[in-house]
Amino acid sequence: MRDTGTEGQARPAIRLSGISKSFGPVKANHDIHLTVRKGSIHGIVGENGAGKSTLMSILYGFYQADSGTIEVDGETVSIPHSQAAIDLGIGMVHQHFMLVHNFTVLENIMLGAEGAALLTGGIAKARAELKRLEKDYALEVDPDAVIEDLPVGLQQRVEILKALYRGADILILDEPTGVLTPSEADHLFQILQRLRDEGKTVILITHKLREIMAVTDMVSVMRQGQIVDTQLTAQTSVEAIAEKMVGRRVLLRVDKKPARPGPVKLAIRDLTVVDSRKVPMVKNVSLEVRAGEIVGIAGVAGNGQSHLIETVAGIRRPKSGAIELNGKTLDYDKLDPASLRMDGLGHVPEDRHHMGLVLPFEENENAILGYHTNPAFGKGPFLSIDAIRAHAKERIEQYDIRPPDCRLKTANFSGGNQQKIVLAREMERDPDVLLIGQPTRGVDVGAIEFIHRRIVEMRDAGKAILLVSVELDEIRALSDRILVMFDGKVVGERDANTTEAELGLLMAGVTDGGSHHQEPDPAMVDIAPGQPPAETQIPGERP
Ligand SMILES: Nc1ncnc2c1ncn2[C@@H]1O[C@H](COP(=O)(O)OP(=O)(O)OP(=O)(O)O)[C@@H](O)[C@H]1O
Repeated sequence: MRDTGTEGQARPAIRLSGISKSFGPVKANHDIHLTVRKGSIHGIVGENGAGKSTLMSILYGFYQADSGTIEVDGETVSIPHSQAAIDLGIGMVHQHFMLVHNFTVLENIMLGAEGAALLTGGIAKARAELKRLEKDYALEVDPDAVIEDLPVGLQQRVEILKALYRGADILILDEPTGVLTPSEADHLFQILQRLRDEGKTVILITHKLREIMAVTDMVSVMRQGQIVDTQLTAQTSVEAIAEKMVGRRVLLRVDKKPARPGPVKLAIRDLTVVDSRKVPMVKNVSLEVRAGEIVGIAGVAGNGQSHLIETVAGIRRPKSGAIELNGKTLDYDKLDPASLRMDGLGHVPEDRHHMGLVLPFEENENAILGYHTNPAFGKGPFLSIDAIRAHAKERIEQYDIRPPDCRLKTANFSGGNQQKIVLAREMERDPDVLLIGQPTRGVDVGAIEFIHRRIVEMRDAGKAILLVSVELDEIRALSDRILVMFDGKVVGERDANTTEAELGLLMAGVTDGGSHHQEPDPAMVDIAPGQPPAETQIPGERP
């Protein structure tokens, strides 16, 4: 399809013409035409597997297009590797940061550009240049701080500074807010707007359509390897974008009847969990989840939610306290995740790469991971390849996993499709209790609609569901009861009608009496009592 949205502008920052790229039979990009205006923020949205990351990887020199041309600033160029992209003024901020953890900010920024730095005056000059960039773009960060001591929001800032230090005029960000707190995300958007105002060009890939509405000037929609629409953001809407992405109307709200809770299925009593340095991460937490209800845990990442569900899932050992599953107290010294699964506990881990999947395995193998001893998949030590593949094909169809190839290595599926592989495995084993961490991270709107509907169906079928998500929209849409965790403790319980502002205050440690429960998370200090959290100020799909 021709890209008409930005025709007529002299020397755009980027012009892609007829870009195609296949991986075996999969046409990841097919005859892409895209023009990105200089000095604009250009959003790219699309279903999981639509080809967004592939296109950006071509622009950044990770992949070579099979055909087509790339123009940067009016010149036709070839980008055989990332250094060529950097030389052309293109910078990329990756989803998984590429920083050396035990190096300082300054060392990371100079890394790879040391030669140039030494030629032009050494470390002192690099430090001065870093200071200038920080000041010009409001990207303050201590140059001598060690990366591993910085919160993710600041690490991302270092990535941006690194690209600017290398002279980037065009900055590509691939799902930059997936790991950020709402206020960190808000700060990032201010930085992007500032970069744009200074004449830089920003390409932003995100699944969060309200971010698109809030910060972009133009938005392009990708579908099945093609650009199907490019528009001025001001002239479109979340609903229209969602429909173009998926090819049908998408229900952006969760439709559910009031819960009818039954007996307690999961009980956590006075649970305390410490991390590897013996620092308490979960402090004396007690909670219950009944059959037929969804209990959501809201909280800024790092306040104990992950440790809590990983402990219940048998991945971590509790320091003290008790956990009951189906009325039976579990002996966590003897249990492991596999035996807990047999006892009726399903777990969708927050980190699909490290805990949910073995990336070099084929899709059909990951689809039974942890359940491979089930008699349906073989007898004794012998697995039935036919049964395993037939099972995988069924799940691929049910969860619309693309490409529909159960022999493909899991590493070669797009991020959102990898998430669907984990969800399909854990949700369809019919657990009594399901622990779900960040169910829709990196997942497109159409798939979110499906996943949310499936979670509600499971609740209505009498399952007990404990949900952890940093997305307040998701917590509020799905939960029958909401618990807020701050500093390892449950600091409040609310029903689904609670406002986002109220949850935001609890998440920042401001408890019922208006007092701070403890020192708030530094990432959240800009939420003052009586004011909505920064996130609620983003216009978009929410009322
Ligand atoms: N190295 C590879 N080998 C084989 N197939 C690949 C490879 N990289 C990507 N693909 C396939 O190309 C298609 C496009 O993937 P891509 O990662 O570009 O999608 P995306 O739009 O970024 O998706 P998501 O929103 O889920 O991140 C997918 O079908 C994916 O499985």
